[in-house]
Amino acid sequence: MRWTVVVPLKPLARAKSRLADTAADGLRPGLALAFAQDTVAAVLACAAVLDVAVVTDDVLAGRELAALGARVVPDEPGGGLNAALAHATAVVRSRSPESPVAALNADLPALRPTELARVLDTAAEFPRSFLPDAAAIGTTLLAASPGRELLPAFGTDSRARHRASGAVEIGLDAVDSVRQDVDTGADLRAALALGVGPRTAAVAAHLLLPGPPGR
Ligand SMILES: Nc1nc2c(ncn2[C@@H]2O[C@H](COP(=O)(O)OP(=O)(O)OP(=O)(O)O)[C@@H](O)[C@H]2O)c(=O)[nH]1
Ligand SMILES: C=C(OP(=O)(O)O)C(=O)O
Repeated sequence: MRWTVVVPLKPLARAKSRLADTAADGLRPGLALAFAQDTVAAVLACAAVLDVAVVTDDVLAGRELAALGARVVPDEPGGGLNAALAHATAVVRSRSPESPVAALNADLPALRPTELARVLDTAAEFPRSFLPDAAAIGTTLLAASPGRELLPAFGTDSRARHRASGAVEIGLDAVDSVRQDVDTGADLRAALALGVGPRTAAVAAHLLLPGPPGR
């Protein structure tokens, strides 16, 4: 089974606000774009993936991610993350009703295609499933097998809400790169330690990142 992966991306000028301490206003949009480019490039390189749909209203990001090979779906609802994901899933399914669909955050710059393949192969065993983020509070991936609705509930405490919605929690070991979303400076350091893609590495080289606490 090969998946359609839906990647949501909010307008770059508003993205990654929690990284304000780490990246100045002038650098943050470029950093958010680099995260999305490295994420989408890794998804497209994954053997378990058929195609990628990026749902965004950002013109520059849409152009750059289309150049990598993603399809761009306009964020027509304009009603936030879950509305964007439900809309993109409906667009994907209107063309291919039987496609398995997985939503994946755009802030996974350390993503490795082989680890994503293991997660998606596991997701194929369940009607709906999800992968908790590295902090074990949120969600980085939510998957729906053919014929199942995605029913996205991303946002605060989404791990608990996805579990309560009946989605099966994927408990695989050694899929850190699929779980390591980057919301804070500490997350960015953790992603750099795992090894990020080339676009994120280039932008991060311009940031003054403090070392781990206690050094
Ligand atoms: N298309 C779309 N994507 C969104 C929207 N809100 C958030 N996203 C994306 O959903 C994922 C998680 O988003 P958030 O954690 O809410 O936002 P963020 O920009 O990553 O970080 P913060 O600004 O620090 O909250 C990221 O890939 C975002 O770009 C939205 O309204 N529309
Ligand atoms: C939207 C989510 O991600 P983030 O950690 O980026 O807020 C989430 O975990 O549901």
